[in-house]
Amino acid sequence: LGGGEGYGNPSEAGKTVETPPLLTVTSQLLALLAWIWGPRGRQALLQGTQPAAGVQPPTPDGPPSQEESSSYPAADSGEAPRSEAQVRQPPQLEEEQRAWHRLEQLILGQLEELKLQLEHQEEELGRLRLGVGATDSEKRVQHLTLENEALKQSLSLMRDLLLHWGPGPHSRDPQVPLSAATTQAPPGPHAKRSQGGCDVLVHGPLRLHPRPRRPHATESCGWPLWSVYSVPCSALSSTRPPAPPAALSVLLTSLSPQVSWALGALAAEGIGTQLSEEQQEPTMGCPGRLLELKGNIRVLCRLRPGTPCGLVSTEPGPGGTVTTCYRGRQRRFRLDWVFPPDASQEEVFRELQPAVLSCLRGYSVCIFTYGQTGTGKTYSMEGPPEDPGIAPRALQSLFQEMGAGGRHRVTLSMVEIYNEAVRDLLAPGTPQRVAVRQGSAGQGGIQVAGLTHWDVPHLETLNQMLSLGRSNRATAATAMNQHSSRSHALVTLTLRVASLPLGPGTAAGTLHLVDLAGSERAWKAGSIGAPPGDKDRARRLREARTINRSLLALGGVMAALRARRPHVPFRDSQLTRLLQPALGPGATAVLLLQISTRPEDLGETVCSLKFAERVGQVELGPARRRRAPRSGTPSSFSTDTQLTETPCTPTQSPGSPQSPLPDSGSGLALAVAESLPR
Ligand SMILES: Nc1ncnc2c1ncn2[C@@H]1O[C@H](COP(=O)(O)OP(=O)(O)OP(=O)(O)O)[C@@H](O)[C@H]1O
Repeated sequence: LGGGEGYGNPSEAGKTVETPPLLTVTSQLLALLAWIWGPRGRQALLQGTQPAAGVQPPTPDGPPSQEESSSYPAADSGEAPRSEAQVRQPPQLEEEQRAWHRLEQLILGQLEELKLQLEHQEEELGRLRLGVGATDSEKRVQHLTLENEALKQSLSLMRDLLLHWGPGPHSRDPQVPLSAATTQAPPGPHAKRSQGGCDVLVHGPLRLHPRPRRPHATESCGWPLWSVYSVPCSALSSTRPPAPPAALSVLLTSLSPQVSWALGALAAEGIGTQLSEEQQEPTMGCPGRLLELKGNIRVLCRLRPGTPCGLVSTEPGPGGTVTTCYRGRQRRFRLDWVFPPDASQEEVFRELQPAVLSCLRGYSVCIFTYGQTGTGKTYSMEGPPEDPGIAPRALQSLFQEMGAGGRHRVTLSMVEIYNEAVRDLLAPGTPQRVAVRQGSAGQGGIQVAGLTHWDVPHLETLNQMLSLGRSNRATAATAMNQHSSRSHALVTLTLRVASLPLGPGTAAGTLHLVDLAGSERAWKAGSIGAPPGDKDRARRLREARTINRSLLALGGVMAALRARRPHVPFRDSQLTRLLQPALGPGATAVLLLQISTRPEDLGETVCSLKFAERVGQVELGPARRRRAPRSGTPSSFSTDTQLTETPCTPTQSPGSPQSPLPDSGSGLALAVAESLPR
């Protein structure tokens, strides 16, 4: 009821303030109520008459003034209201009734006005939602749905037009329904094909059957453009069709932009004109498009197998929910996908595969596992050799997609953050501590001095490198997990098209695979049976504290991103600093939340779900493809040096501490480094 103050807009300050109708109606209703609850109102109600004697109804201009009210006789004045009403003269009564009637009409009119205003505001809200209020993904879905509908309509109209007015002896009789014509078409590959939910008719002279062409992303998106593309130019420019009647001419005119668009696309494809790189769809389906449709932050949730507990229930699948009952309060969390405890590694990866493959087109994708310690983050990310998790499957899928052509160049780096120290897990020799510095915006805001990047040409080598990195990672037995990861591990894969001359324009996709250390209650982490003061116990406590602090910083970053604050506190921890390029504008992030269903873990489960809920509300803006920087360095965890062309050769940034030479080190790191093909 702000009284049209203009909400601080100075341009509105001088305007005459109009009383909002809601305020007017409310004041009148309040006056009415005041009167009803007053002595005269009560009396009138008892008598069953409308206006009480001697009472002026509230005027349309508002409730009676203080003086007017006080001039009315009070209830305890000793007068008998009944007798007063009885002695009132009929003309006076009529006058009052008329006044009440006028007021009633006025209120009804104002209510009507209010209703209209509400409708208007709802419309406005709808417009605003389309403009700014909805989430990025909602807007894209709305936009694409509209686009799709328009295309469907134009497609079906065009198809009908062609069937009615197209040349050749097989032109369909306008009276024959489309379905009948479809069944009359000759059998075999020229008869009918169903694609993207849309049938394409084949007519001999029209040659409406699709010619072989490279698969288009829209096919797997279910976009019905396939058939539009398959209309040959000659069919539309043919001189054969008889002149369409006036109504169809109008229709054709209205469709002409879409027709020329379709012909343009067809020409670009048929004549061999190259679409610009931005226009090109992915060669392996439509992971980029799909990704945009699904939203650039997605939150999936996987339940750890274990004793089922009545306090956590789920509705698995897409848009699934997890319902918790904690401290007598029931909460329902909706996520983009919920995997039940018996979900296989393959099922989980299937949902992530489009994101992974979009890296080949230059998108920056970050997949991170989050959750309480012991809930299966490492199991999901790495998995046992007999049942590999996301990372090995992602690498396999990428290499499979890249094929044997050697068009792509893959660069790998791996770091861990242990007690806020960043260590290079793939440095030749023993893991080296590296320094994280502020970098330019082109480097994603950070620079990791001394980080080793490896050119990895084969999947086998890549897997070897990863197991080397994994074995270098800090783990320890805790009360919650026998092999608890005590650090956050970040694997970064940069993919560039190598067969083209390197330089600007070469798509540089990045895949970050982040296995976060588990959040844990400090008292749980420390209780490993060791006496207080024990070194191990103190170490576990310290690790738990730094892990929790960095996860808290991650929460702070997510909150700032969600609220679109101008300052995002990426510098609050090493974890958030390193994740800055992965959570920057245009990136795609998938959070895999791992939760436990054990009753004793319920508090942590609820905390994790709340975190996931907040992450799900973050918007990173539409996914953007990246191009390799001129220097050819990876787009994340950047160094200033050029990558060497030698496969599997480490490259280090300037200013890095001197790494031990391969032959001066010892242990597993050296063994694997030496075994790498050169
Ligand atoms: N879906 C699953 N199927 C079978 N076993 C699982 C599953 N999830 C987790 N586990 C088992 O649970 C144990 C703990 O898992 P894991 O080490 O992956 O947890 P974590 O969340 O990474 O813990 P931390 O944060 O302490 O490193 C392991 O023995 C793992 O094999």
